[in-house]
Amino acid sequence: MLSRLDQPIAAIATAPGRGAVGIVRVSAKDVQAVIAAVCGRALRPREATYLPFRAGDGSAIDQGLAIHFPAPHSYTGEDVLELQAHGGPVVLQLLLARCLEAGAAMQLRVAEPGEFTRRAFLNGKLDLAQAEAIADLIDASTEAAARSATRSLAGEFSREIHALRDALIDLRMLVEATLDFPEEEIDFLQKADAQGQLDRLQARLARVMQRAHQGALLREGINVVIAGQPNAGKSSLLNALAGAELAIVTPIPGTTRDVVRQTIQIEGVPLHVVDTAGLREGADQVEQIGIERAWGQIEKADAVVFLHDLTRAASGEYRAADEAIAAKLPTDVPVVDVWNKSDAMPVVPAHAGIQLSAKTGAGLDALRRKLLELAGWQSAPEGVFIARERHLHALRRVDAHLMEAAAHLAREAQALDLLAEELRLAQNALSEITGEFSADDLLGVIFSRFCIGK
Ligand SMILES: Nc1nc2c(c(=O)[nH]1)N(C=O)[C@@H](CNc1ccc(C(=O)N[C@@H](CCC(=O)O)C(=O)O)cc1)CN2
Ligand SMILES: Nc1nc2c(ncn2[C@@H]2O[C@H](COP(=O)(O)OP(=O)(O)OP(=O)(O)O)[C@@H](O)[C@H]2O)c(=O)[nH]1
Ligand SMILES: [Mg+2]
Repeated sequence: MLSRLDQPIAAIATAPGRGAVGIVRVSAKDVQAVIAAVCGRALRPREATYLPFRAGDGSAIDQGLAIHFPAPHSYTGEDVLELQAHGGPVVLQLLLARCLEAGAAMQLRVAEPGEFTRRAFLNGKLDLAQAEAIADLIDASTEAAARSATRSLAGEFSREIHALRDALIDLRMLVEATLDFPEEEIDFLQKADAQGQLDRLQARLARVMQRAHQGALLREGINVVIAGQPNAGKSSLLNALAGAELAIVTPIPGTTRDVVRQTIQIEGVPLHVVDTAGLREGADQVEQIGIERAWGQIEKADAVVFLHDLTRAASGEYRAADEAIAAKLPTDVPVVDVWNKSDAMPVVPAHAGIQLSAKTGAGLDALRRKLLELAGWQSAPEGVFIARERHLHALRRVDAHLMEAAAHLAREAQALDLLAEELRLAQNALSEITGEFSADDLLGVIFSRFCIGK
């Protein structure tokens, strides 16, 4: 019995449903048995051959292109056979079943999600950050996200991580060498400019963190909740930002009860905008549930647009109700005050915050810019690379260890062994990103989130 990792695998590689072309892929130590059975002839390496795909009884399942990528020059690094057929779900299922039948003697089985890419990683075709970038490219929701995923896939992020690692290794060698000659330690480190090396390392890390942080933003987006009293124009604002009539708008206060959510993009940054029920006391039972849901959304928000109605802002009762809401807003979430219905005011009174009209669209651009600013978006001059919370977490740990290292280095009586240990931990955290140093269960979590056949 082969271990799971050594078993041959097969899957439909294209999206489920109908399509012009669909692909079945097989990856194994040796795919000759499947080629012989399904293609009925030898294939030249990496060359597309047009032929009938044969069922067990010799009849044709489809006519298509077969490509053999001999190991190790393939996507997975194993022997790979690709059958490019017509993209019908039944044809592809038949073809997959036929491959499994032809490979039964070698225990060919259906691949788990991400298993082809996991093999590519294990065979050194790409590192972990690149493998993750493939999933992020497939899942990209905006052009900017897709472009930064391609940058990571091409290895730009990994190259930065390797450059940091190399600089860290240089510094570690210096410190470890000094440890062997304790009587000369201070001089030795000074002459070799350990301090300068560490400074440059920290500066470089800061630039990488900035680019990765922007990439994580492109991947995840931010949650923006529109909140405020009934009738302020929250649903109208959602519709204006989305450019579509998504939420019901009426002059009746208490119109919105359910949470309405739409992802929009501003300069390629995905913003998940949430419209909520108007917040007020004394609502009926249904509306009250909506209001509770609104507060639930506010708690989870990355930013809150607190929408006010300019046409009612002069009333003391209205302002008191706004103050009651303001007092209940969480203190750790940024809040933007936005004044709506500027079109209905002959003279717009001054208020702190943004003034706009959801009806005419006046002032919407200022709100868009403000939201980007709150999200922390700044286009990185060197280009953003896609990154995940996992990467940011590792980079923050590297940063913390380097700060500790800097503190040790600055001390009069240097604790060189402590300095060396911090540098070692920093290097470990770095190599988790590219997967040189990572646990099997982490790999399981990462690859299981891929699509089937990837
Ligand atoms: N038809 C098809 N299109 C596809 C894929 C695929 O598997 N099949 N891919 C799958 O996701 C992506 C391309 N990824 C690939 C990566 C490496 C190799 C490959 O053959 N690598 C060899 C040779 C490299 C070379 O000649 O430079 C190697 O690494 O040794 C093929 C596809 C996107 N398009
Ligand atoms: N003049 C003017 N009217 C607006 C504007 N925005 C919304 N309105 C009107 O205000 C009323 C309430 O709008 P909605 O968008 O339903 O308000 P809401 O905050 O979602 O209200 P609830 O769902 O009840 O909490 C409607 O009659 C809208 O046409 C605006 O910019 N200018
Ligand atoms: Mg509404």
